Amino acid sequence: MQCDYFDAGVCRSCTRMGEPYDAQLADKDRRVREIVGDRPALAWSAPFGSPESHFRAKAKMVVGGTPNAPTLGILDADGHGVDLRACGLLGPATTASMPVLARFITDTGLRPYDVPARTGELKNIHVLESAGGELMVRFVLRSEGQVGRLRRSLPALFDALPGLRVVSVNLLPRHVALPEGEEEILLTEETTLPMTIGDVTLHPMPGAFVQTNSVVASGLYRQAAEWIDECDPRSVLDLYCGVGGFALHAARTGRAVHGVEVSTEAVASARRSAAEMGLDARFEVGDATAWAASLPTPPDLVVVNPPRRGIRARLASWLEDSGVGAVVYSSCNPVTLAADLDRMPSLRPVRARLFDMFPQSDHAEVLVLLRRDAH
Ligand SMILES: C[S@@+](CC[C@H](N)C(=O)[O-])C[C@H]1O[C@@H](n2cnc3c(N)ncnc32)[C@H](O)[C@@H]1O
Repeated sequence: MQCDYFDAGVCRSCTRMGEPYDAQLADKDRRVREIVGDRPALAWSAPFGSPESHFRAKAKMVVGGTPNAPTLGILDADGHGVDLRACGLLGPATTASMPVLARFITDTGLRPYDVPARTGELKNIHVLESAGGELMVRFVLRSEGQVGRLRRSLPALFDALPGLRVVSVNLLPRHVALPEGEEEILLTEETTLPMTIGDVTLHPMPGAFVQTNSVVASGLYRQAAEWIDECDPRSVLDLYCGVGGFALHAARTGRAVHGVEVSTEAVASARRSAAEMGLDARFEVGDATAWAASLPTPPDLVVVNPPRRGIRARLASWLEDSGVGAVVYSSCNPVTLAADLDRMPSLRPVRARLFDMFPQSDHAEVLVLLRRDAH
């Protein structure tokens, strides 16, 4: 893939830009296997590839410039906006929304936040896109002051973006380089963006985590479901379940599944999907490790899909000692994955596969099936 921003040195986020995709994928697969290391019983499947461009379901654009000439992209080293609205990674509906959103900023007179001067209101715009091209748009603002103005201008935005379904404001009052703050104000009656991924329809609300690449996430959830079916557990616990992608796939054959997740929004989203699909999947807000440790009897199989830090020592030793028969571990960081595998010697990695969620970069998603030694 070729990128003008990369060639001009304006954005270097995609560290593998310009390299043929097949070579990238083969190299990533080799590096991931090396990091995970020698595991005697482990069989690797061929990597699951991605479209090399326009694969991102979510875009987090930093807003800079002025109301008349806003930039949507990143900030340079001095804190000034760099426009990346034609980034080739963005999904097609997100790309089409960029000029409309820029125009909306101009028409409403929303002042982009100026980092060096600490003035202005609009910090970031997040866009989430479903496979059908529907959109959720979140305006990250410094304060509530402009919410009324935004609300009044919404009909024009809906006219200009027919696929628009959910709009919210997220408040980030502090002067920090974060994508979002804690308070969310919904501006639409619709609260979720339905996203069909794999064999389920997820219902993310603003703020809930969704996998970056819907094509690859579909492959990931289906692969996990296939391995879970092979193990044929009576009970499944999905830790770090988010909006429920793994849990809902595991439950679709009538199996009892329990999901645990720290985000209230994600749990509400997962419950909505389970109710809509009539599945026996229950979801609770809680800390993954504390939840597991409080269980009177261990489930037959546990799915873990933690943030980059991995599951760490406490949860790994609970899995090791609990008698859980199998673990499906989906990791976005092979280094912490390898460390966690070392902490669970009785649970032997037997299958693994790279899912290329993040083409053009060195980031990797790896799915591993671990089974308890029989003796
Ligand atoms: C990589 S995402 C995975 C989400 C989900 N499995 C999916 O496929 O979309 C990690 C999730 O872990 C959640 N999380 C972070 N720390 C947690 C904790 N201590 N206990 C439970 N969930 C946590 C995050 O809110 C996020 O939804």
